[in-house]
Amino acid sequence: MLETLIHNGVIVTVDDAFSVLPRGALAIRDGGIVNVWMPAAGETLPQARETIDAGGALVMPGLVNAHTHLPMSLFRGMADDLALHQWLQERILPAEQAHITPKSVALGAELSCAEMVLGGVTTCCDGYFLVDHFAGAVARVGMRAILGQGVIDFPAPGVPDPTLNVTAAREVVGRWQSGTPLVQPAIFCHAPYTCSAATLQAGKAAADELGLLFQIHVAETRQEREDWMGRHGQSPIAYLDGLGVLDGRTLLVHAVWADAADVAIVARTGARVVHCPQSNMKLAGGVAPVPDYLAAGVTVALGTDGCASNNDLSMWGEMDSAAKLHKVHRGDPTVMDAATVVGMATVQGARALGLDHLIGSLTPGKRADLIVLKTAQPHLTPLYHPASHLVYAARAADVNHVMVDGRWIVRDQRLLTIDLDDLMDRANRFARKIAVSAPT
Ligand SMILES: CSC[C@H]1O[C@@H](n2cnc3c(O)ncnc32)[C@H](O)[C@@H]1O
Ligand SMILES: [Zn+2]
Repeated sequence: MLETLIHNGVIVTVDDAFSVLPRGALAIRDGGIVNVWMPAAGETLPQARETIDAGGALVMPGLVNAHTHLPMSLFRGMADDLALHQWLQERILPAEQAHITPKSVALGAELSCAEMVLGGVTTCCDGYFLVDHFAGAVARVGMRAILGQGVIDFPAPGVPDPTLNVTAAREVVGRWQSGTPLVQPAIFCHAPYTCSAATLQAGKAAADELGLLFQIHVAETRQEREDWMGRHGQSPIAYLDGLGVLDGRTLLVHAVWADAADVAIVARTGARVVHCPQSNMKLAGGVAPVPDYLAAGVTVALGTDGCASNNDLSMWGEMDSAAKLHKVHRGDPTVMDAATVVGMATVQGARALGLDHLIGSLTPGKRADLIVLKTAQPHLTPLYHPASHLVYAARAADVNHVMVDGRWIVRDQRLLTIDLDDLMDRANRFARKIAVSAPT
């Protein structure tokens, strides 16, 4: 017997092509998708424990937010309108030194996950410190996640001795207990300018031995690139290539200041790129050469970055920004069409994380990570092209139901897994402590 049958939906599979099944049906058993089809007129639908008439709503794969810093929701709106260097060195790192604890990371992560799942994100890929202290909170909310333990050559929360940073990351992975296979660890070396060559190679070696994803911020600002050219005579991406840390299990976050040679390196090594357009705009980092990466065959995912540089975790805003930013930058409205951008937020995101055998499209054999959007609303009426609405008109508040691994975690816009009011109370109480010590 099927667990769930959804029918009469506009099903956007985001499979090989951008396929749409108007009045389509989707069947779920044991948490997996077993069939996606267009029932013939008068066809008798299979029995299921739960049958949902989508009533013409859009049904699509859950969104993949490929770059977050979950605990940073507690710093939302604390340090706006600054360039990256000042934002990080003068505001964010001191706030992290003062306020990041095992308890606060769990609180911030839970808040971020709640925001994301209510907005249709079913998978995220994170990088922060003390990740083992918030894996349980992520699991409680019910989403799928890869949590990269941060590695940096400075004292960091939970790792006061930087000489032990990679050792500590290995220990975090060794004692990993998220309580669910949906939440897995990774290694996140912060950036080439905060990790020595030895740290980067040791971090990548640990990730390889443990079979994990290796993540890094790179080439985020013009200053980073210019400093690197001055100090090393090569770009940050060429430098990482020289260290041998680029391959198909490496996620390059931002990769904004990349020339044609850098794009060719990324394509040759198979490293993946996470594009964070809103964070790059807000911190005035620059515009990543995403059309060039795509033309070179690089897998490009989309991410929001953390809440202190965005300042929300909406992949709808991120899709809209990604589509428009490159059009104005290139002076060409045909670049980054809507279907391409939906792909980046779903199947390409899954591919970047090495999860495309499991998620990213509504394909029989994959896990049932999906969302249902409420389309009977003025701003989504009429509906000609689903991709257009998903990128240029839909927003997080349109997400009605969310399923992860066959389990509903949001129904009728209500989060089923945790007490949201209690969570927001706890976050507000925490913020009162921050407000007295942080500059505004
Ligand atoms: C190990 S990653 C966590 C570390 O990264 C900081 N961070 C957040 N966003 C950015 C960014 O866009 N560039 C560089 N560093 C960033 C965060 O505050 C943590 O300290
Ligand atoms: Zn980041």
